[in-house]
Amino acid sequence: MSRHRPSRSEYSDSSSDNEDDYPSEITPTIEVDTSSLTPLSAQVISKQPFCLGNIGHVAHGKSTIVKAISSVSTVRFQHERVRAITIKLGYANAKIYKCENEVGCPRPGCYRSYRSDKEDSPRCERSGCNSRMKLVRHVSFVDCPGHNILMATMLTGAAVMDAALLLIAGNEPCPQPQTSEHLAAVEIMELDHIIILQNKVDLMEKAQALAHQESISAFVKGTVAESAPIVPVSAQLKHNIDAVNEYIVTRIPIPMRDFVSAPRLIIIRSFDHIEIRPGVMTKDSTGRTHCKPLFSRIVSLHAEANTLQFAVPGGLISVGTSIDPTLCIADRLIGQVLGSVGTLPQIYTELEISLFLLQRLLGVKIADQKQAKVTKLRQTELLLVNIGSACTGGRVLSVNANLARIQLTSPACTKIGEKVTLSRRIEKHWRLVVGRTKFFALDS
Ligand SMILES: Nc1nc2c(ncn2[C@@H]2O[C@H](COP(=O)(O)OP(=O)(O)OP(=O)(O)O)[C@@H](O)[C@H]2O)c(=O)[nH]1
Repeated sequence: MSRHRPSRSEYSDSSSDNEDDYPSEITPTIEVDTSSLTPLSAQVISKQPFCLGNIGHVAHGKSTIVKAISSVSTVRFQHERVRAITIKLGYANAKIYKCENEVGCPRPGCYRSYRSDKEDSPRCERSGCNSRMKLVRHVSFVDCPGHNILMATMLTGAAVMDAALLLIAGNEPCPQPQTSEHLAAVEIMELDHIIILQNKVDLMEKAQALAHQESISAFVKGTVAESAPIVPVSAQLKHNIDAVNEYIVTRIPIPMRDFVSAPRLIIIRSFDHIEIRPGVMTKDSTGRTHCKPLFSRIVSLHAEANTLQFAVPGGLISVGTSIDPTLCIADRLIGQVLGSVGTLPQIYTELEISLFLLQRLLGVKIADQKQAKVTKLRQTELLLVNIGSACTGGRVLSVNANLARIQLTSPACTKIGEKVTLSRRIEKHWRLVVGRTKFFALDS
C-alpha cells in the first residue's frame, strides 16, 4: 500500500515558490494497493496509457495516423500548421477496444479505437451487433517530427517510448534518410516492439505496393524490426486502421511496470504550470555551473483529459505544480527529471561511456547513393548528447578504443546505465553517429 501526503516543511527550501503560492485546500490522501495493481487493472487502464512512438521520415503520415486512430490532432502550434510539419513532440491518447461478440464480430473489425475520454465499456457500433466492447489497451502516441533538422527532438521522444509505429510512405523509395535514422535511434533505446505501417497505399497500384513491401523487408533485415509486421494502410482514408489496432493489441506486450519504487518523471514538454533536477542552472565568475533544484507541491495530475487521483508508471502524465510559470514556459524544463523530494538521481557534468560507432552515416542523402562512413570521435570535438529526454552539448575530453569521456555543456540528472546517443554536426545538422551506448561511470 503506498500512501503519502507531503507536509509543507518538506518543500521549505523551494527556490521559486513561497508558502503563499501553495493552494490552501488540503490535498486528499489517496490509498492505493500497489501490490495488486497492474497496467491492465481497471483503474489504471481506464485513465493511463503506455507510450507508443510514431517514427519515420518527414511527411510519411505520422500525425495523420495518430489522428486516424485517436481522433485527436497532434499538430497544435500555429507555426506547425503554417509549415505543415511537426516541430515539437506531439501527443495524443487513444483507447483501443475489442468487441465481446466473438462469433458475430470478426477480426480485425472487432478492434476499434476512440479518444481517451471514451467510457470503458461502450456498445459496438457495427450495424446489428450492439454487444459491449472491452477496453484492451490505452496508448499515448508520442508523435516525432520527421524533418532531418529535428533529430534531437525525435531522440527526446525516443526516451519515453515503450514501442513504436514506423511509418513508411509507399509512394517514395524505401528507405528514406530519417526512416533509417529513426529506426537506428529506437534500436539504441532497445525498443524491440515495432509495427511497420506502409502508408499512402491509396496512391499505389497493388503490384507497386507489393514491390515496395519487399523493399521494406530488405531494409529491415538484420535490424530490430526484422520480424515486425508490415501493415498496408491509408492514414488519410482511415483504411485498415482496425488491423493496426489489432497489431497494437496482439504484437506489443504490456510493458513491465514498477509500482513500488519512488516516482520519477522524465519531462518532455513543459508549459507555464510545475523536486525538479537539475533545476535552475547558473554560472559563477569562474565558469562553474551551479544547479538549484525546484521544489513544488503537485496540485493536479492528468493523462490528457482524464483527471488522475494517482499516477502510475506509463504514458504521458501532466503534472500541475505551483512553480513560477516563467521557469516552465516554452518547454524550458525539457530534459529535467521530476520526483519525490530526496529520491532523484545525481546530477552529472561528465560522462564516461562505452560506445559503438555506427558503420555508416544515416539520415543524409548522398549523391551516389552510397552512405558515408562514420569517422572516429576526435578529442575536443563537440557533439550533441541525448540522455533520457535531456539534450545538451558535449565536448569529447578523451577517446580510447570504445571508451569516451565527455564533458556536458549543461548538467544532466541521470543514472549510471542510462542509454545515451551521440550526434555529430554534419552539413549544418546533427546526425546520429553512435549506437548502443551506455555510460557506466561519471563525475558529478
Ligand atoms: N494520399 C495520402 N496522403 C496522406 C496519407 N497520410 C498522410 N498523407 C498526407 O501526407 C502529408 C504529410 O502527413 P503528416 O501526417 O503531416 O506527416 P508526418 O509524418 O506527421 O510529417 P512530419 O511530422 O512533419 O514529419 C499530409 O499532406 C497528409 O495529408 C495517406 O494515407 N494517403
